[in-house]
Amino acid sequence: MQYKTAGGKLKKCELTLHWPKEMTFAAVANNRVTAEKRAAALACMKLKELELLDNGNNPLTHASYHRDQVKDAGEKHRRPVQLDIPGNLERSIKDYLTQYPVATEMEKLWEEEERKGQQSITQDGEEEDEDLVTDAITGRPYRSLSKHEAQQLNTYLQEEWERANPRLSVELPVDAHRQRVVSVVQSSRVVVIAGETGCGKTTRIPRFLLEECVRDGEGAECNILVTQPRRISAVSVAHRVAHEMGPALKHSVGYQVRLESRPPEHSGGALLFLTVGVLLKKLQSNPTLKGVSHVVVDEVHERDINTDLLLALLRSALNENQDLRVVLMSATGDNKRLSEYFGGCPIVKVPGFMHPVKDRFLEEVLKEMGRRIPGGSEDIAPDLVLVADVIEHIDKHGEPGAVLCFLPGWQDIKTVQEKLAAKSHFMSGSQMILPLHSSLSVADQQTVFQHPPVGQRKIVLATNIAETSITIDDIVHVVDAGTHKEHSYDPRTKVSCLDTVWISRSNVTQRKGRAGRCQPGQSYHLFPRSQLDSMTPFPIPEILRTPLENLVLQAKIHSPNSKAIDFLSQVLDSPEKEAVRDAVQNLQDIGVLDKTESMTALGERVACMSCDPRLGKMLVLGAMFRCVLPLLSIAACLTRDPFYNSLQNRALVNKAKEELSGFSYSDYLVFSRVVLGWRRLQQEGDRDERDEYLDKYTLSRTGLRFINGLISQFCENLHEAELVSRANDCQRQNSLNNEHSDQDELIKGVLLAGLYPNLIQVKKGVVTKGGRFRPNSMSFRTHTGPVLLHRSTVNRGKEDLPSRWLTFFGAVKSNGKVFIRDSSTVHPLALLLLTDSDIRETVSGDRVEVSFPDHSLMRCEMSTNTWEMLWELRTSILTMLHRNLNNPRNIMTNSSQDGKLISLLVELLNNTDSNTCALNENSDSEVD
Ligand SMILES: Nc1ncnc2c1ncn2[C@@H]1O[C@H](COP(=O)(O)OP(=O)(O)OP(=O)(O)O)[C@@H](O)[C@H]1O
Repeated sequence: MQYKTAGGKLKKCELTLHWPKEMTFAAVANNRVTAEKRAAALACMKLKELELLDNGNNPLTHASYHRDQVKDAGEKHRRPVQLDIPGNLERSIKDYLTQYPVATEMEKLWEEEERKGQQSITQDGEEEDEDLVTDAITGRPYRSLSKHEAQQLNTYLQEEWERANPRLSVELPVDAHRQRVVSVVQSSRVVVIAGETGCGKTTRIPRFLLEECVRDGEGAECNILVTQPRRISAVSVAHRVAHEMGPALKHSVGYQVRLESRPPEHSGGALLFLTVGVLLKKLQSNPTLKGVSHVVVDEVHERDINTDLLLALLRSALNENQDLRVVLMSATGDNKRLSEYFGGCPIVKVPGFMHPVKDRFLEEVLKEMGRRIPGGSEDIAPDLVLVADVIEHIDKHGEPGAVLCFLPGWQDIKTVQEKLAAKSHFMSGSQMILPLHSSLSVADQQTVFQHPPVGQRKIVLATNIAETSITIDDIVHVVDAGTHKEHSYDPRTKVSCLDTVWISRSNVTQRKGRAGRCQPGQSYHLFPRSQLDSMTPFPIPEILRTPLENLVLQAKIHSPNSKAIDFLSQVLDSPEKEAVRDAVQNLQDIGVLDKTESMTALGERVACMSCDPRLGKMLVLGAMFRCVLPLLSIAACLTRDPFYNSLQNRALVNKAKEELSGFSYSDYLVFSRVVLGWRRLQQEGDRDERDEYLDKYTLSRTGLRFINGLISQFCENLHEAELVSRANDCQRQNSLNNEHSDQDELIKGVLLAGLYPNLIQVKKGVVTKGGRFRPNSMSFRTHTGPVLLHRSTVNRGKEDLPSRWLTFFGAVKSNGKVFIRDSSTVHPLALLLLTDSDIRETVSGDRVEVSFPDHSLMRCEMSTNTWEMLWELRTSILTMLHRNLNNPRNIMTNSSQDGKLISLLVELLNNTDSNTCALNENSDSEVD
C-alpha cells in the first residue's frame, strides 16, 4: 500500500495487508491502526472518505462486503485522472511560451508592481502634506487660511451679506425656531433635529447656520456640507436655497452629484448640497473633513446603507477634527436611538406645516369612479390599468393642479405612460406626461419642476425618488400604488433580489406629503385602508437587508484601514461578529480580500458589481475571458429563476431543463440557453412564437423581464468597473467581450474560477444504509463533507458524468443534509489552470500526481513534461489576469497576446479528455 503526502515529496509506506477474503474492509483498516500508526491513520482517513469508518475510526456496521467487490467497483474513481494533452496542442502551447516566456511576463509584472508601490509610497508620504487633502467644497487641493487671510475674508463676507440682506420668500414653521436651532448647534457638536414634514428644515436650517456664522464675523471658517439621499433632491434643493438667497449670494451655494458638479465659487462662507455617495467619496481623500465646519445629514431616517456608513465615519471624524459639527435632520424615525448613538446629543423638535390633504383609499376611489370593489387579491403588483384610469378620472373630474403618481419601477412607469397615451382622452395633448426615475439625467429630472403652459395638466410618473426632500410646487394630486422596489437578501440562497414590496406607513405619509406643500391637495391611495394596518411603521434599515459579504466590501471601500469587524461594530445596527468573520473569510477565499484583509485588485472590480461577490467575480472574469454574455445571463438567473417553478410544475421544469441542457451537464448552460432563446425571439419572433417558447419550457415572462433588467444593471456595473468600454458592448454578440461566448467548456471553466472553492468531488460506489454496496451510484463531497444533489439540478440521478468534478453556487440544508441546488461539470484542466489554489506535486519517475493540498478533492496524474508546460501556462493565465485587473483598460484593447492565450485555453478545454483513467494493474492506487 502506498501513500503520497504533502510537500511534493513521495513518501512510501509499505503495508502488507493479509486480510482474509471474507474479512470486512473496514475492520482490517481498524486493525492496522495499532500495527503501523502513520500509514494506518492515512488509511483510516481514506476509509472515512469512503464512508466505511466513522469519526472514531470504528467500522460502520453496514460496511461488510468483500474487499474485492469494493476494489473493482470503486477502482476507477479512486485513481487520479490521467491527463494527456494532444500532441498538436502541446506544440501550440510551447510556441506560445516561446513567444511570451513566463519569466519575462513575471518580470514585467514585478516591475509594474514595484513602480506602483513606489507611487503609493510617495503618495502616502505626501499625504502628510496638507496640500494633498482635497477641499471638500471646491474639490481643489485644500489650503488652510492664514490668520490674516481669514480676517479679510470674514470682513468681506460680512459686508457682502449686509449689502445683499437676503430675505425669506415665504414664512415657514422653522423660522420661529431659528434662534433655538442655531444656539443648540453652537453649544453641542452633534444635534438631532426632528422636524415634521414641510417645516422647512431642508431649505432653511443650513442657510440659518451659514448666515449666523457670517454675521458673527466667522464666515471664513464656515463650510457646510448638506447630504441628500438622491441626486434630484441635492440639485433641486440647492437651486431653491440659491434662489431664496438672491442673485448677490447665490454663488455661495452649490451642488455635487455623481457625474455633475456645480460647487460654490470658493470655500469660506459656502454651502454645498451633495449626495451621501459623493460625501463618502470625499471622505476617502479627506477622512477628517479638514476645512469643513458642519455636516448636515438630511433625511437620516431613511436608513439607507450609505447613510449608516456615513454616520459611522462621521463619529470617528468628530474625534479627529475638533472644528467639525454634525446636524442630523430627520422627519420621523427613532430619534432617541440616533441621539444615543452620538453620546446622547440634544434633540430639537420642530413642528411642521401642511395644507390639508384629503385621503382616499381604494374603496373610496373605486366608489367615486362608480366601480365595484373587487374581492381580496394577494397580488402585490400594481394594477396599472387602474392607475391609468385613476389618472384619467382626476384629469376629467379633479380640480386643477399637477398629479404625482408613485409606481415601483421604470417598467411600470413606461406601461402607465403607454396606457395613458392609448386613451382617446389623452390624445388632445392637453396633458404633459413626465417620467421620473433615477436613471434619467439630472437635466431630464429637473423638467418635473417646470410649470406646464396654461391649460395643460402636468402628470409626473415617478418612483420613490420623488418621495422625500423635494417640493414640486404645483402638485395637488398624489396617486400612490403603495409599493416600491427594495433590495432583499435571502441568506438561504445567498442571493439578493430587487423585489416589489409594500411600503411602510412612514413612506405613505411622505408620499402624501408631496401634495399640500404649497396648497391643499388630494391623495389617492390605491390599496385598501386595511392594508395600512399591516404595513410596518418604518422601512427596515437597508444594512439589515444587505448580504454581509457586500457589506464587508462596502466597509473596506470606505474605511480601508480598519478591520471589517471593528468598523461594522461601529454602525447603528451592527451585524453579529461571528457572521462578519465568516464573510471576511469567504471574501478571502475568493481572492477579493487578501490575508491582511486589504482589498485586492480583483476586489476593487468586484466591489462595483451589485450582486453576490462570487457572481461578481464570475462576471469580472467573464469580461476578461471574452465570454461575458452567457455569464451575465447565468448571474441574472441565479438571482431570479426564469422557470415558472411551483410544486405542480416541478416535473415540467425538470423536463425542460433536461432538454435545454443537452449533453452539457450544467444548469448554468441551461440558464444561458434560456436567455439566449428568449432574446432571439424578442428581436425576431412574434407574440405567438414567444408564448409558445414560454409554454414549451415552462418559463415565466415576468421572470425573464426581470432577468433582462438585471443583465442591463450588471452591464452598467462592468462599465463602472472599467472592464468594458460601453455597457452595451456586453450584450452585443459580435463585440470583443463575447468573442468566445459560444464556448461551453470555457464558460464552465470561468464559472468554476468565479465560484471556487465551491467544488464537488464525484465518486462512484456508494454504501447504502442497509450495508449494500452500489457500484454505479455516485457520492458527492465538498471540502466541508458529503453533500447530495437536489432534484432541481440536471446532474441528479445521472449514471455517469464526463468529469469527476462539479462546481456549484447554491446549497440548502435540510434535515442535517446539504443539498446542492445547481451544478455544472468542470474540466480538470480548468481546475488546474483557472483556480488559484495551492498545488501539491508528487513525483514518481516521469509521472507526477497533482492535487489540491487543503482538501483531498482533486487528483490528476500526467507526465512531468506535461505538468511543467501546464504550470507555465497556468502562470501565464494568472499573470494576464493580474496585469489586466490592475489596468482594466487593457481588456478593451484587444491585445493579441491575451487573444492567443484565451484561444489556446479554449482549444485545450475542448480537446483534452476530461475523465481518462489508466486501469493498468501495476499503476498505483489506494487499495492494493
Ligand atoms: N422649490 C420650491 N418651490 C416652492 N415652495 C417650496 C420649494 N421648496 C420648498 N418650498 C416650500 O418650503 C416648504 C418646506 O420645504 P423643505 O423642503 O425645507 O421642508 P422639509 O421640512 O425639509 O420637509 P420634508 O421633510 O417633507 O422634505 C415646502 O413645504 C414648500 O412650502
